Amino acid sequence: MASPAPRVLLDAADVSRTVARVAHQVIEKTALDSPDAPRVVLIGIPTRGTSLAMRLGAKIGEFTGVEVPVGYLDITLYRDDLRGKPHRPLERTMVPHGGVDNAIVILVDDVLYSGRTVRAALDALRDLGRPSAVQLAVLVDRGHRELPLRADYVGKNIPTARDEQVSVHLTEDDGIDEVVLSGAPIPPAAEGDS
Ligand SMILES: O=P(O)(O)OC[C@H]1O[C@H](OP(=O)(O)OP(=O)(O)O)[C@H](O)[C@@H]1O
Ligand SMILES: O=c1cc[nH]c(=O)[nH]1
Repeated sequence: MASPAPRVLLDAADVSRTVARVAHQVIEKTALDSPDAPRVVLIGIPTRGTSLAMRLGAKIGEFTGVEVPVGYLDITLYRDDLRGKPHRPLERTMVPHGGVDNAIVILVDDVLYSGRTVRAALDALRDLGRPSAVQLAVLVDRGHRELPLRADYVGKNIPTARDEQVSVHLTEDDGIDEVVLSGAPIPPAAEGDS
């Protein structure tokens, strides 16, 4: 079945600018550069959320001089679709030194869609400790939430149809920085269509 050509919505420069903008928003919302700044911990959701969390941490460090701890969290066993996709490989979890207790934890992911990944991340995080608050940063919010969740920081809102696919590619994981929208397959014309 034919598909419309994928469209690049963000190129490498756009991705870089977007991460920098989110870093500024995190600094402002958490008052990270103030004298009584809270402890902020970035936790990436694999796969690409981990790379984004590291980039975000680096940018925040560049802008403020504050070193923000960065970790990542395997959510695989907390997913509610495990029965449908039993072959998901386990990822690794890395909790930064000092843990998450009493910190503002910012979960970082590439795409926010149904919200089920974030729900699983919230459950996984509960097993690690008790943050003072949990926030969510995503590079792309493509809509179509199935749970009452929203992101605190959104790099770009991309309105989509449900059957489209947003693919975030990052150099660390894919060798290139870009965000691509792929269309739903075009069904073949039925006999008699003109
Ligand atoms: O809001 P949701 O409907 O849960 O969709 C968003 C999630 O889907 C993708 O992850 P995927 O499960 O494809 O794994 P990956 O990150 O390893 O590609 C994406 O990276 C988000 O984590
Ligand atoms: O379009 C989508 C939907 C879920 N996860 C993605 O990464 N892209």
